[in-house]
Amino acid sequence: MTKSFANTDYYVLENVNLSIQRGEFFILLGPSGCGKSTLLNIVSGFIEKSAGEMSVDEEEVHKPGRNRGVVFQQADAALFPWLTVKENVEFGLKMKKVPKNTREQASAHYINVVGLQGHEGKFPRELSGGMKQRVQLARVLANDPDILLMDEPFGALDAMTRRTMQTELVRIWKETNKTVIFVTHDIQEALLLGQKVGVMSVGPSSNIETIYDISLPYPRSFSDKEFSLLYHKVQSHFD
Ligand SMILES: Nc1ncnc2c1ncn2[C@@H]1O[C@H](COP(=O)(O)OP(=O)(O)OP(=O)(O)O)[C@@H](O)[C@H]1O
Repeated sequence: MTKSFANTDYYVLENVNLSIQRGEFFILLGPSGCGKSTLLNIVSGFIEKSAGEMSVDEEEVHKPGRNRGVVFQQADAALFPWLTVKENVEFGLKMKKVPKNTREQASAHYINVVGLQGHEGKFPRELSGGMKQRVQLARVLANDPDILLMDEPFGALDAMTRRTMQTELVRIWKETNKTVIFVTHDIQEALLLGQKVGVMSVGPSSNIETIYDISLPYPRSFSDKEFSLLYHKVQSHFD
């Protein structure tokens, strides 16, 4: 698959060849500007590729679909400020005309999954950055997509909250068996989370340079010797 934007004369992505299995936790890792978000947006259906093929469950993707849920970096832009936590989480279900009691069961469940019980009636302005990110995640999970597409979702959080959210995400992924495609430029985050880490080459004409299989058991630790060996191996791509 190849992508160039209409107003540019170069390829952002050129001959990306990638296959992600159902249930996999796949990381797209690369330096700023290499095209990670562009690739994720093509998978989500927000932007159209220029050439090649991109399919989900053997169906060519041309637009967003309910089998893909997107978690953005900035929760503030994704949440409705005039809706409470509960109403934000139920929003997609309401659009689908899911009956009220089913909606309420789903929101109660996913608010619990992301650890926000007791905060259902609060508005986004009354929440911390980490809590807002949890609401966004609960809302996406409530829609029950097969695939979670996450674009640096913890990039704007402080280090401690980020660490907690990473641990929670691994737990949720294991519990729900969803496929996760997670964009980051942070090697540590990639190695803490991913079963596979696809390293993207520096753009333009970026593609997937190498895919690492990370067989370390969860929860992973920075201090593990194998972790640090892998870290240096991956880092060498960007030296
Ligand atoms: N709508 C657009 N029109 C023209 N060029 C674009 C457009 N969107 C992205 N680009 C270009 O595509 C390249 C890749 O951008 P992209 O946002 O995908 O990178 P990224 O790896 O996600 O970066 P970051 O980590 O900084 O978010 C950049 O050179 C960017 O300028």
